[in-house]
Amino acid sequence: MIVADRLVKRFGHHLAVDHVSFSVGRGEVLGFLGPNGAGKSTTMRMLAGCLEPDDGAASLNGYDSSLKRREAQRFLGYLPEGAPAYPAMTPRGFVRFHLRARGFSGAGLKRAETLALDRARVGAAADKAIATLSKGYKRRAALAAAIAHDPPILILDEPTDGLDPNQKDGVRSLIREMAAHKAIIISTHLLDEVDAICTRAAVIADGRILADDTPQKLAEIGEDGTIGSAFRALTRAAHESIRAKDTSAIGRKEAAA
Ligand SMILES: Nc1ncnc2c1ncn2[C@@H]1O[C@H](COP(=O)(O)OP(=O)(O)OP(=O)(O)O)[C@@H](O)[C@H]1O
Repeated sequence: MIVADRLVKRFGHHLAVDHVSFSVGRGEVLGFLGPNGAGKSTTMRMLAGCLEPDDGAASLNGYDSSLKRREAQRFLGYLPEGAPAYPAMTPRGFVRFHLRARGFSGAGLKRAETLALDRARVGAAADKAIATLSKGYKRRAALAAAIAHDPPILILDEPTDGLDPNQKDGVRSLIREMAAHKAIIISTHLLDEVDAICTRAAVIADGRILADDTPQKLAEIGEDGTIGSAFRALTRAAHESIRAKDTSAIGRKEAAA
């Protein structure tokens, strides 16, 4: 349902995403892991049709995310990094706005709105201006909007960022509940989240996928059989190889001078 096919994105001279490929099917939850600046959000933005790739292609349910953006986005719920873009709206108004934009009206809209606010545990904050809410409640408002139309594909950029431990558990349970019928990607820095909800994990560093496997298989790479040690081993090796390349390039320049 979600396909990244040799995606490339450059910002100036910086290669942020370097030929990234993977696919996610219905019933799968892919955990996207990587150090800060690894290219996770950039990859997710290309998949969601919010950023044009420089090369390669992204598609959702068979529709190219750039060339057939509107069709592709019909199947998508996307939680971008940060907070909802309309601080003067209430979470309820924000969810309603998303549902109207997707063609919902009347009793169907009301039902979907109530369910989304409930599932994202927005509670009493539903009718307060988003600008006045804490980071965690802003995140919940954005999550409610992303899931409101019950899309078959979810791309969630750090869905538990800013949430307290109880709320983190709540969002993880929600993702597990939804997982059976959807294809889901979540990015996270919380490695216990991978064990808790992901059926697969992909590690990315410096724009390149270093591993893509089940959490169990991935953990075997680590010294002590945990995802944490596997993550550290993979990303350390990637940084060392890049540093070695940089050093040899400097050496070549010095020799030529
Ligand atoms: N609009 C932009 N203009 C210039 N550089 C950008 C832009 N967006 C991202 N980058 C750069 O691309 C690289 C990848 O960024 P990205 O946000 O995808 O990383 P990330 O893995 O999501 O990081 P984090 O875990 O910190 O959120 C970084 O070096 C970042 O500075």
